[in-house]
Amino acid sequence: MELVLATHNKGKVAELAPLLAPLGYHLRPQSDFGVPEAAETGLTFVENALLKARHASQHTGLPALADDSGLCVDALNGMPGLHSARYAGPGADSAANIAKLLEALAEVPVDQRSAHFHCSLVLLRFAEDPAPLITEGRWPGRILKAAQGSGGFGYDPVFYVPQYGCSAAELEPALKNRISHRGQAVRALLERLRAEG
Ligand SMILES: O=P(O)(O)OP(=O)(O)OP(=O)(O)OC[C@H]1O[C@@H](n2cnc3c(O)ncnc32)[C@H](O)[C@@H]1O
Ligand SMILES: [Mg+2]
Repeated sequence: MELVLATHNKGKVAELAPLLAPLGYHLRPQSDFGVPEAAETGLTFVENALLKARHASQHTGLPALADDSGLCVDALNGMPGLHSARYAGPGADSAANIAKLLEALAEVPVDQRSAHFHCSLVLLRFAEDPAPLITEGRWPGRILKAAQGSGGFGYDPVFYVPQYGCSAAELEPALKNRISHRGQAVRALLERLRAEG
């Protein structure tokens, strides 16, 4: 059975693949089917995840899983949040987004740099599934003053993980998956699927 990963983000695909392995699906990134990027016009993570999953599923006629996620910084009233991927402008890369974030927090002291990653996951078990499975994950930490490490993707180099004393980009991929917002959301999804039999 095939499952389309409704994302164009290779970092997400790399993290989702081992997390979803227990499902036994043949995972196919949406690029395999030439699915264009969906318009993320929702006002919440869950709305955007639904839009992306539905878009990929309609395109392929297959089950689809979407992840909408972002970094919410308390000192910035939750920004970049929903706009994390394009914080520094349309098509911005991670380096530009990180530079803008560090600039916005330049005067903010260490004890006021708390933040969390949020992930909403949506699984359409078949095309046109009217009852999608929806789960969430939340990963607290704080924003460093400068980037550290080269693993992961997105804002990982500036996301400090207190219990390990390093940035998310310095965690082994398997360890990031054990504790991250995405790992939490996928495990919740697996539990729901198990419970439903
Ligand atoms: O929409 P898709 O195609 O899935 O890919 P995207 O990168 O645009 O994904 P989102 O719209 O969900 O935006 C989420 C952004 O939040 C950031 N982000 C999410 N999860 C992250 C993680 O685990 N580590 C670092 N940054 C993350 C990263 O900048 C993402 O681009
Ligand atoms: Mg996106």
